[in-house]
Amino acid sequence: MSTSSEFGLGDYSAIKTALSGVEASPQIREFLYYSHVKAFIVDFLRRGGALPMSDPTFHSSSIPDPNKCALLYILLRATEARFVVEVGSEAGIRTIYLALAITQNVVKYSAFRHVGYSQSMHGRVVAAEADSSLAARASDLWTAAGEEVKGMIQPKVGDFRETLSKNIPTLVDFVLLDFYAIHATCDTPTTLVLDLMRPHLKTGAMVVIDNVVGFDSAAGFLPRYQELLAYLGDPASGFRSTMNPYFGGMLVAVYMGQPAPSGSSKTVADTAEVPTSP
Ligand SMILES: C[S@@+](CC[C@H](N)C(=O)[O-])C[C@H]1O[C@@H](n2cnc3c(N)ncnc32)[C@H](O)[C@@H]1O
Repeated sequence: MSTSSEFGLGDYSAIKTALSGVEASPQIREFLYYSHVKAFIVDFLRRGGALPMSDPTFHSSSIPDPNKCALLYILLRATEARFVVEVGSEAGIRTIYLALAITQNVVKYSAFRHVGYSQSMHGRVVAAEADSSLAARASDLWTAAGEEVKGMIQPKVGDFRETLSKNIPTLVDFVLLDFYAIHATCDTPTTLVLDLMRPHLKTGAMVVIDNVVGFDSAAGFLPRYQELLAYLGDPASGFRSTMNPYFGGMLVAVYMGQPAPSGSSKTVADTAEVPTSP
């Protein structure tokens, strides 16, 4: 179990330990290391009041935990996932881990590249983010990480209710949800995302929800995603799920392929625009 306090100012050895589980070039490894260090320093300064929470220069409301990032990477590699949807990509650091895993998984399917298949036909990370300024910053980060990462990411800027209603992969291997903003109230009904994703989930697909609980200075730890958690926790939904005791909590659910209870999910309306996965 890791907590954000493990990553206090000055001690970043835990980042290196987490990164040791990730296959990456020395350049990307160093890039990820310094991205985490920068995020932790900014978080430290903000919590101490040296930087305003609202300063747009440092507009990152959450600090991705390197151990969670490494776990996601390993899960994607283990399941040979190639089509991933991330909702709430924010600063985009964690998206890099997803893209790395997908790129490495896609190498196994690369035999057709020379006949004109684009990399994104073989796999991609659909990265949904509502805030356009955050999405622009994440895009810059992915560019800096290099084409191996950037080429595998399909950004979707805007409310996921709109952006994920069409043009997503026919079959999705993995969904990562983290769309609760820490410093703002999230008013999006959390089950809606599953209504959109469920028709695309292949049997064995994983749905991971990060930061399942949030901390409110007045009220302490608060559960989030209540409706969605209740749904995923009900075996009749076709999912099996387990909670992981990372800081903030991380729920991992696997779609077993059973039919949903009637009325629990809608179908995607505009299927004509959904491209076919290879
Ligand atoms: C807690 S942050 C995500 C942190 C990020 N995954 C990371 O590891 O750095 C939540 C993000 O979800 C986004 N978000 C909230 N509601 C959304 C919606 N309806 N559609 C798309 N993005 C949304 C917010 O703009 C915010 O950037």
